[in-house]
Amino acid sequence: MTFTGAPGSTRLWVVDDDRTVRFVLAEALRDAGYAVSAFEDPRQALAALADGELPDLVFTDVRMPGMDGLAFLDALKAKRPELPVVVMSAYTDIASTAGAFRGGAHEFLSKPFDLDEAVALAARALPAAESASALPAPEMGDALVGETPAMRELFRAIGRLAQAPLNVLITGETGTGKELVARALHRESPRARKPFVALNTAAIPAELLESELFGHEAGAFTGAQKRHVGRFEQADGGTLFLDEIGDMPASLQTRLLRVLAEGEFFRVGGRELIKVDVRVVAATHQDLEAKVRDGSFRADLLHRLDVVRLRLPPLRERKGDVPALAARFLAQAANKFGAPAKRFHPEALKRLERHDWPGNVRELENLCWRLVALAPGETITLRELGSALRSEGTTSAADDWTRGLAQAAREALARGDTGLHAALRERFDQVLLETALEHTDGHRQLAAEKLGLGRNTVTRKLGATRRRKSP
Ligand SMILES: Nc1ncnc2c1ncn2[C@@H]1O[C@H](COP(=O)(O)OP(=O)(O)OP(=O)(O)O)[C@@H](O)[C@H]1O
Repeated sequence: MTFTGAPGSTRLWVVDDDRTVRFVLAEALRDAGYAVSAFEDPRQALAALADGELPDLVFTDVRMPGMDGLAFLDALKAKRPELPVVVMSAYTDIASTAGAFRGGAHEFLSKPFDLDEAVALAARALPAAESASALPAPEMGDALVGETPAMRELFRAIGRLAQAPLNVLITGETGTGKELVARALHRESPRARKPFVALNTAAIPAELLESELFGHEAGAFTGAQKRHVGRFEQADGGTLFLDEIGDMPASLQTRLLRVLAEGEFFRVGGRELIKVDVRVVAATHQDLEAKVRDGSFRADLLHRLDVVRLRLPPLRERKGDVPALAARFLAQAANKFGAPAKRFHPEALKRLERHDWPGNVRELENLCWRLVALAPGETITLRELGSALRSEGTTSAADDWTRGLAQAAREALARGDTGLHAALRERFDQVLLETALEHTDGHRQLAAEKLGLGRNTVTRKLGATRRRKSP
């Protein structure tokens, strides 16, 4: 069962023993701005009610192994007679169950149902003042948007996998939503009430990573004044999300492998054996098989993390999701700025669908936020979009090369290379010179002027790179 959502927003419960229905329906309702809790067993829902949690609307299945939907409805109505309930049932069962529910249930939903229909039903069944459109701050931060077959397939996989205590490896280009998927796996799992702890392996200096993961005792190393509880311990009972796992230094890969195999470890400088129960969800945008082949990633660690693999398609392979994602981000941004909601002109929407999205969903999200801040009117025109996309293009190319440089440096450092500065600088010079020469059709003097260098410097640098290239 899961709990998300801001207190005070409209809270919906979904009770169904079918994981897929539970997940897909809960996501659609979250998407519409509701706070949703999902229960696989009606008795869990009744326990939450006894704990003082109050839903505004309940969706329930009829045939469930622990307690049947009719008995559940009776128990609900005994406590909350005014509570609206939507009963979901296989089409063939509707006639037989309808009589039994008469006087109790508000609405029926025959399975299989259309998600839009379910969301519309929720809006109808809720008291008018609480319908989704009237929500002041929709709880939509964590819900995954996606209607394309690829995303629906992914949602079904999340529903199936969430219950299994297996390690999962999420692959996908940067910005495709890997962290959001990891959060959904946690939220839908029996661990949902325990912590979700995220660690970006690439963002932490290698020498600190070990103590970040496993903690340290006071005095374990210079600067360690106090005991520090590591992410593994923080995530006990819950989920540890290891982002950019491909960047983990070799020595730590070995340690992580051991901890995953044994489920226990010592803090850095510690003597006490710490035992934890953690589900690890790892993510990467890199080709880990290639890293295994070139020796920079351990094959046995890959096997342990990669029990199940979820691939997140890049946005260019699911452009059908662009309009819904854009609408979500525009609404979120408007909400945050307290500004009126904006929408794209149909021509601008078409342009969005033509774009290739190298930065994936994150690029679309950033673009929408910028447009909400900058575009004057309520409708974003093709021209406004065009100039925002152009400036996005320059920043992302500029970001890309520095990111690529950082990555090259990281890999070289992890390999133990020395003399990095000279090697990378030479590569930098070479790329710059070749590009300038290409621009000036091979005219050295002109290329030197464009770059702000003397002609001799250009000749010398070219000579150096050519010499190095020839065997
Ligand atoms: N399907 C989706 N629905 C709604 N929002 C999404 C979706 N996918 C991604 N986002 C949003 O896009 C942004 C990037 O997503 P996220 O951080 O999960 O990507 P990532 O693949 O983990 O990126 P990186 O590899 O760079 O860490 C986040 O703000 C996230 O909320």
